[in-house]
Amino acid sequence: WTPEDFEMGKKLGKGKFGRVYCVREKQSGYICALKVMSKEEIVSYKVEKQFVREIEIQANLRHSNCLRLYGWFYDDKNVYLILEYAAKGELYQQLKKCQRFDEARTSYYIYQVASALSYLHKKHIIHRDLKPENILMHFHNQVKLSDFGWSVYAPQDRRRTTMCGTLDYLPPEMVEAKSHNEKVDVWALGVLMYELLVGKPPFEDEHSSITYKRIAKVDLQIPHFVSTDATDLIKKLLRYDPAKRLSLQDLPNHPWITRNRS
Ligand SMILES: CC(C)CCNC(=O)Cn1cc(-c2ccc3c(-c4nc5ccccc5[nH]4)n[nH]c3c2)cn1
Repeated sequence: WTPEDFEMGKKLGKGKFGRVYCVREKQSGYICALKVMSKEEIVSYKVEKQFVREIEIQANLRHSNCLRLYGWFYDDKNVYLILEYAAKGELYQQLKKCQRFDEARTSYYIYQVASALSYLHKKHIIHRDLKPENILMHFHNQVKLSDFGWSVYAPQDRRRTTMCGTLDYLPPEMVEAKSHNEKVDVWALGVLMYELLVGKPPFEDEHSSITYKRIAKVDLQIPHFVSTDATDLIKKLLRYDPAKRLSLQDLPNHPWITRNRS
């Protein structure tokens, strides 16, 4: 591939590294998202290893709720990623627009994210960075997990990864720097479900030291407008003890999911 194989369309956004464009592949007419990252950015951020691992992970994923990485190429200045185009953009933007989602819609999103996470966990991949910004929307409310930048193969990443960005989604075991496993994604799913229904994450505070404390204490207040079934599921996901968190296999049978799937 070369950049000339693509007709450049609108700029879709600036990821943490690089710029993303909506493009059309000239031969097939196929619409994709082309992510352009400058080599010097990758080198200066010392993320070559992480970058290679992300490509390995994402290129081997085949699931309707995981964003596809179709291929990649580079020239003297940049590295280019040919990614699946999600027609409706970031879930985060939709959430900001309508502040919070109704329960039927949220239930369908949570069902799809859980199905993507189950698929990743079967391949011993932990996503570790689940948040509305990393979930893209396609037609018919289909969601796509994106940005496997923090994914690791199950035996957790020995190196203490300094977590950049929000702390809101970290589970107690990571906040307390204990060992962690796939159950960190189950916790994050609970945080995501709360944020989509309520409009803000459960342990949010302007001081991150307070957020840490609230997470470690599982200081959870669920507003009364959240239904009993939804409250029950949130509490089953946001359990302090990772072993006690609901298993993703059992999630599709929870009343809040089955009630809304009709
Ligand atoms: C190191 C490398 C392997 C990273 C691989 N992972 C990524 O690049 C994750 N990533 C995906 C994107 C991305 C961003 C936006 C979109 C979009 C998209 N569609 C839109 C529609 C309307 C408005 C905005 C949109 N963005 N489709 N596909 C995308 C893909 C950005 N970073």
